[in-house]
Amino acid sequence: QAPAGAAAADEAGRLNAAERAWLAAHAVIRYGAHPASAPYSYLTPQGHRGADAELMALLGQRLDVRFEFHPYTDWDETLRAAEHGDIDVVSPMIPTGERRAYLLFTQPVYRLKFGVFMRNSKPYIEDLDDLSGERVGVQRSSLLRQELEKAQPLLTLTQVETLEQGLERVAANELDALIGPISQVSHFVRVRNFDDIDLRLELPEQMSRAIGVRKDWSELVAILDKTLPTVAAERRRALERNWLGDRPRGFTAAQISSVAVPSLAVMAAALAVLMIGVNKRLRDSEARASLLFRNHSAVMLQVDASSRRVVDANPAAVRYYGYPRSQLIGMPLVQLNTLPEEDLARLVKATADDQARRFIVTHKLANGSLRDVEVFTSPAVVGGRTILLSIIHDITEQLNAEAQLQRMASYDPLTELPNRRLFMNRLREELARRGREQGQFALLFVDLDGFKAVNDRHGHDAGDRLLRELSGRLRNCVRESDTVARLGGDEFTLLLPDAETAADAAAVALKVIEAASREVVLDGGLTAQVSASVGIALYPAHGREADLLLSNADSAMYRAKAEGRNRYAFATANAPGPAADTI
Ligand SMILES: Nc1nc2c(ncn2[C@@H]2O[C@H](COP(=O)(O)OP(=O)(O)OP(=O)(O)O)[C@@H](O)[C@H]2O)c(=O)[nH]1
Repeated sequence: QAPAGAAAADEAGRLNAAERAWLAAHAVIRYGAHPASAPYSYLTPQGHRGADAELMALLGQRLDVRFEFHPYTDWDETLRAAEHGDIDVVSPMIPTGERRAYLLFTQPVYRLKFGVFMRNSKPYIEDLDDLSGERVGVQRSSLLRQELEKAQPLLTLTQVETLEQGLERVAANELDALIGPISQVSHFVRVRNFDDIDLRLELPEQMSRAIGVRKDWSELVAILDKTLPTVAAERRRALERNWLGDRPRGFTAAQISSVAVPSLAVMAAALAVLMIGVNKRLRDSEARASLLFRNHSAVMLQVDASSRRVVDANPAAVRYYGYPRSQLIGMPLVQLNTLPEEDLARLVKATADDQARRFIVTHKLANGSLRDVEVFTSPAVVGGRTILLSIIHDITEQLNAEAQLQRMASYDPLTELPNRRLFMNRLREELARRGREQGQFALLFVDLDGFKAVNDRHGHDAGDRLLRELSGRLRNCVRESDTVARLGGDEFTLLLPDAETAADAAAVALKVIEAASREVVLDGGLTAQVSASVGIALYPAHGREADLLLSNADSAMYRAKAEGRNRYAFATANAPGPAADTI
């Protein structure tokens, strides 16, 4: 069912004749994107992926133009390409003053939130001032760091290279806190099993992300601003799809590290030694280089940059690709690399110009199987020809495992329902959408009554079984487009974007209460029975922000408990602004 605002948004999205003419004259628009910013934007061997990629595709469909992706493995490179006019558009990013010097920006597309992460044993904090004198980590290359340095002079900041490293140092008690983007830090908390580290404080600062457009294309900015609201709902679904994909299948962090790249440093060293050999053309260096090339267990190829053919392959490469050496030598690169010919030409050229040294592509083996590989490469001029020396490292398993982990980070393993993080993401997405569209929606907070007694009487496994059974029942109480999540323990939350009135929400709450109170059959024919207390918060009457809505629904649930359980209660209207009269 289309939300009520959609038709109006479509109407507003209609373009005028001049705008349609402009689009007709610009049927292909080149764009770049962040190569490593899941879930929004990331590079895979198949191209640009993530919610931003789907957003660009959706916009392309709506506008009947093709947004043609130009990959750069490095974010700074992408920005430089935009600055130099090699691309016309950059998918959503934070519109800083510096970037505004060479790009125009659309209206905000997403908002990023930031938070403070600490070990559980640390005392309660109310705001950032409570962290003065503590050791606080923040990512070196982030805009957040620059902001904090300006706005929070009392904080003693320690720079960390990556969020993951920051968490390791928090876990090792080398830092007291880490400040970073909530979505990304939470991801690493889960993936690395930092059970002891939690989000302690959400910062009021948000940074919005908007699409960047070359300076002389203000027409396109106006067109995108008209069109963005019309794709808001699809964009939200795209975000969910990308973030989540299939259900988790179970993988531990330990398994991941064992398949991670064995040693990047070893590869780089091998490459360096080889290049010394090739470049200096010293006799014994050459001999050494040749020896290394023949005997190293890493897969290595030499490729002629102008003909794009393999000129040499080491024994490891012969084994890996499965072609006889005689066939591999002289083989056009396009037979191994699955990139379209023109993309491959572009990549080879960038490599020959020493602009690309490491990239991820898909290679095809003799037996037809497709493998994701990370390629380290370096050019050398030998006898007047540019030869690319490449070390090929198969990362197929690693990528698969990472994708699985990313999915696991969003679901509760016991019930397979979305977890708190995914629920909050969906709630924030819904709120972002509501920022532009009218209408109300409901959030239900469900807590079981008498669940502890089931555990006590029948054991923890029986309790688990009951939780799984009730999860299925809760899903059956709502529509496909609604979200049912397990926050933890016996607490569940429901996001009902289509519940537009208090009566809609109450009807679902009654269904939930009825479903929860039906008997559950346990193993061995035993039965157990619980009930549910439900708190209801309505947007915007009971809050316009995710945390406020959730805590208001939570408080309402407690009132339902206090009033006798097995019932629902509405939050009391306390949202700021003129919202209360809209119920
Ligand atoms: N079987 C099982 N039990 C859990 C799980 N997570 C939390 N619990 C237990 O769930 C219980 C939740 O406690 P309460 O919310 O106080 O239980 P209750 O009996 O429903 O109490 P009221 O909410 O006051 O009605 C605790 O005993 C937890 O140990 C789980 O994954 N599986």
